[in-house]
Amino acid sequence: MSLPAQARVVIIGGGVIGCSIAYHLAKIGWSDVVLMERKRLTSGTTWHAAGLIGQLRASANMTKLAKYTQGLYVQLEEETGVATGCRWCGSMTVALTEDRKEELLRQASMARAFGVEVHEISPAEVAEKYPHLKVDDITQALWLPSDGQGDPANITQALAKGARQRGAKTFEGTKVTKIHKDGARVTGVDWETEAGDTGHTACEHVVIASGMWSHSVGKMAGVNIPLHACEHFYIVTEGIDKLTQLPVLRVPDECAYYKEDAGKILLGAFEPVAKPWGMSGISESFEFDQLQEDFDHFEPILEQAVERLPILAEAGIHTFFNGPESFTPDDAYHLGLAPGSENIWVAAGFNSIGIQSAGGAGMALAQWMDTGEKPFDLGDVDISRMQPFQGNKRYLHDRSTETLGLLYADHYPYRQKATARGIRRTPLHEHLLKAGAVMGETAGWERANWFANEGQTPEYEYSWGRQNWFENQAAEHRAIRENVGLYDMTSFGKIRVEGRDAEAVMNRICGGDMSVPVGRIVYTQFLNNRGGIEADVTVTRLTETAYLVVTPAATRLADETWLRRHAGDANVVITDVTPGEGVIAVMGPNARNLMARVSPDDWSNEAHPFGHAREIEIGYGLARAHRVSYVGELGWELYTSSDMTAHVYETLVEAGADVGLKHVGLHAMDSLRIEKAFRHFGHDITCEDHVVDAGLSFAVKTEKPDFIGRDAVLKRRETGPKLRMVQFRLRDPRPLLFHHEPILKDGKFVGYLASGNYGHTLGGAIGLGYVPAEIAKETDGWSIEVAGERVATDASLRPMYDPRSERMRG
Ligand SMILES: NCCCC(=O)O
Repeated sequence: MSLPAQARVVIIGGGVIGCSIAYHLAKIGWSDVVLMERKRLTSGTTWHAAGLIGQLRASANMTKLAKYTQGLYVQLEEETGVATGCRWCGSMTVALTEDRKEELLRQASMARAFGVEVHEISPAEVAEKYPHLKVDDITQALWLPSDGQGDPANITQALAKGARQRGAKTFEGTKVTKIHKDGARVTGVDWETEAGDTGHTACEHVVIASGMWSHSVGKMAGVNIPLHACEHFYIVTEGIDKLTQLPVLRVPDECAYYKEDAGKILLGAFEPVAKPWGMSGISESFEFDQLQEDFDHFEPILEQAVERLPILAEAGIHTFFNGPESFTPDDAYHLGLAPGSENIWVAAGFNSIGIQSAGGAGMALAQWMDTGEKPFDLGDVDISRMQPFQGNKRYLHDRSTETLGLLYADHYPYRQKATARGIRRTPLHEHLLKAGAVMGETAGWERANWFANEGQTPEYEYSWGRQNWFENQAAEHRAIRENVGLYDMTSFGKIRVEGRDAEAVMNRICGGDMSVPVGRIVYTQFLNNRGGIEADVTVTRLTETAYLVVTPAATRLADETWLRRHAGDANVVITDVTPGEGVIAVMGPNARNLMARVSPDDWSNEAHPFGHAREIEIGYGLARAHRVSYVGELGWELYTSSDMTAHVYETLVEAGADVGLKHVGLHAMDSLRIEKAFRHFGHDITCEDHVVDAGLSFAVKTEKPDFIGRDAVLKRRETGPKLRMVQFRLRDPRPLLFHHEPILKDGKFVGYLASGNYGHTLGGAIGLGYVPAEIAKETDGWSIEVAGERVATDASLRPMYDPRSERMRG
């Protein structure tokens, strides 16, 4: 078969991911699907994967996608006739600490909410399912009967065959040597075969599914794919006579997983400090290769494993394996349309869970490519969450020492990464540290999450209960509710859209009315054609021809990309001005009083009403004051050029000393916003959530003739919402909510929480979640499952705190 001169799509990489994408594209009817693999299918990392097929993942989306994978593999052998080696032996995860017990119980609750069968089991039941295992120190165990294991190479071959049966073509020994582009579009690829033939295939799309080579393949196309290979170790024992067929076992507290296959045990590790590999490039000849063994590195895991499963000591080690796998800066894989490109797609960085993710990832990407829209929320894995700096190799090296181990570390809420920090700092960084700031990181930004009191160690102590900053958060929360607080929001994404067509472009992209007077601030969403929310922003009209779009830090690149894609050929210039402006929020009933002390301007409601921005004087400098609020109180966000941010801060702090101005962190901000039921993009509102269901219909102006999503909004307004977002408050003030906890009505699962935090004014944990519209108005019979316990809860469609928004508008 000769390589075609033309294809609809060229997939670069013949591992399990590339083959799954080919399979799914072919399945939905794409013709001219061509996959090019530089060596043999599976020869990069797929061939040496352990082949575990587990559905319990750290997030909702990844759990849903892993569940799809499991369903696909159940029927793949029958469909293709290729023996996949899949065995539905179930899996167990055991906890050895009280903290891990809580994590497992919470995960079980979440998984159940998504329809994954999961059972909490006792140590005695573990021993029954896994003879010879030491169980006396197990605090909790989960059993997932529909999990399993398979043969990674055969699963890949089955997917490839399934793709070929539907017309896709796979070419081995074919290396892509160049990616041709015309502006933001790929036009084709050059390739070279092992036989020395060279050629060009013109194509409409390229998918980079090149495993650990993706970073460098991305560079060929000017696409940033932040990932790095790390050494991943496992051993395989000789056959052990006493063994019966066993389920997959995970003992995350000992960094270990176990897979029984043909009477042998494969023991793999996710050790706390990993060994990055391939920093200076991966050899051209790499194919079915393995790396130098490092017994000293693996020994601590093995020692614990031998105590856990003493029969290991009786077995010889047949294979000591070390092979590279790629890891991303946040342990979630990369999927989707590369920012800055119209037809380069990415599926890479599978963090050692490629086999169990491949089905779902392939299905999701194929649907996205087919329709041009994400089929459902993929925020956790969307490549557009990655910042340009995250392609830096030193950053990737240092971060990947940590991320491999985090797979099995305790996934505490609010856990911060320890490596490669301090990259993006605001002009207030040192000032805030002096004030006791404990920093967290988002998109590389160091942001104050809470402030330690004098004498208190400014460090997180993680747990599943009230962490050491709970009372600090409470005090910061109260300062904003009762007096005045200050927080640094410099990390906001700030994007200027300016030019002759700016108004028309903004009206087309935003649900809100952008034909507003200069100085107006509009809270709005970017909608997709289904009415789903792609971005949640405030837009300020700065001049007749210039708008400032303010976005969450985490979504700046995604939002800018959306703006660029939909601006088309219009006469506008779009500029990221994020680093140029600092933002200080001054919020609370005493904010007006404080502002009057530092600025000669008139701070009355009449002079500066809610939803307006104006230039002001402050201290010796200038700022633009935006009258908005994400915390439900009177206040202003002060935008200053970065050179003046520190001065504005010092002026506020000095003047605030005698009115009790308090530094406030983002944990308190989140607690304040959830009491007011303000939606948080990425949790409460995503591309999957219809703006009408989200309760944000008020922000959409369908009187405008034409904008993206208009028809979907009109239709949903006519039919009424399918789901509605409800605010919940646990009646018992002790348990905590994070997100993903199942919502029950009269004892039946009806949804799950999209976000959660503690409401220090409302006096209990608060959650927001979607439930079917027909029951949303009911006030009785609600409960939330927290770590297996059902907790009675109040429910309200209107914000429980200040439902008429009198405080922030007053
Ligand atoms: N590649 C190893 C997967 C480990 C796990 O599924 O827990």
